[in-house]
Amino acid sequence: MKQQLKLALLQMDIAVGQPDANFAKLADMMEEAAGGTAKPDVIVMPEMWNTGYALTEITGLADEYGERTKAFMADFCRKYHVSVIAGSVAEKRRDGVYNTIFAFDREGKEIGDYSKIHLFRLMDEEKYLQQGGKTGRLQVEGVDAGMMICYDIRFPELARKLALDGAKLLFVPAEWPHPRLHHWRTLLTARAIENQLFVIACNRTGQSGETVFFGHSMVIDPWGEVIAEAGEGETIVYAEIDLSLVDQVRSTIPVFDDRRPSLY
Ligand SMILES: NC(=O)CCC(=O)C(=O)O
Repeated sequence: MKQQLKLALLQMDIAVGQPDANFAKLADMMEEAAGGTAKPDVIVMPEMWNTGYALTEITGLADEYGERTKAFMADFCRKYHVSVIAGSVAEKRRDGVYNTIFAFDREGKEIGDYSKIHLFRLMDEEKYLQQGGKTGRLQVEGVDAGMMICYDIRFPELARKLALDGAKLLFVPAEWPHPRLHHWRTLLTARAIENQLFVIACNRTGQSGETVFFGHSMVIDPWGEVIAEAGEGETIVYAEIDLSLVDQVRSTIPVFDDRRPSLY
């Protein structure tokens, strides 16, 4: 298992309902991240980056079984020798459209997927999207990790389940807008502190209709310290994390040994 991981979070603006434009933009940002001097081990993307919340036309726009996303990411990972937490994307299956993360290793092999299990009514997700049916576990660069998507961070029991299953990293692609910046920062920090793991959260930026997305992609360590945080504009956030901090924090305050699940 690696002890140090270099991360790049692509805080992109998303052209709503324009997958071709979004693939082109994402490809540029990925090349900038992977081809530059930072040499990230893992690249992370925001939620629904292929379509944005074009929900009324989502069936026609969504990526059929994620095939386009998968082919693009597998090629890219092989070419640049980098792992990728690819979004999520709108993914079309036989029974409807899912909000799905696909993850790939340096050889371009798919190493995990997760479809959002809590749909966000305030943005009408439940009217147009299907709920996922399993939690998101994977190993990235040999490190146990979990995946959640945006609204999922309001459900502490999901993060706790992933931590109990071994996660030391929690990836959170998002499209989280104003006026809830305080919720975003507080909930992400709480998930990191209570589960004593790294939270790596990539939010979109830009505006869609009246909705303004504030970016503020963040990397938070298991002690709750913010290692990196973007502003509101389109940018790439780079961070390096030291995984030994997980065991260090867990042995300093042994929350997992002190739990009393028989009482609650
Ligand atoms: N895309 C989302 O799930 C948004 C969640 C959100 O904004 C929230 O406040 O929760």
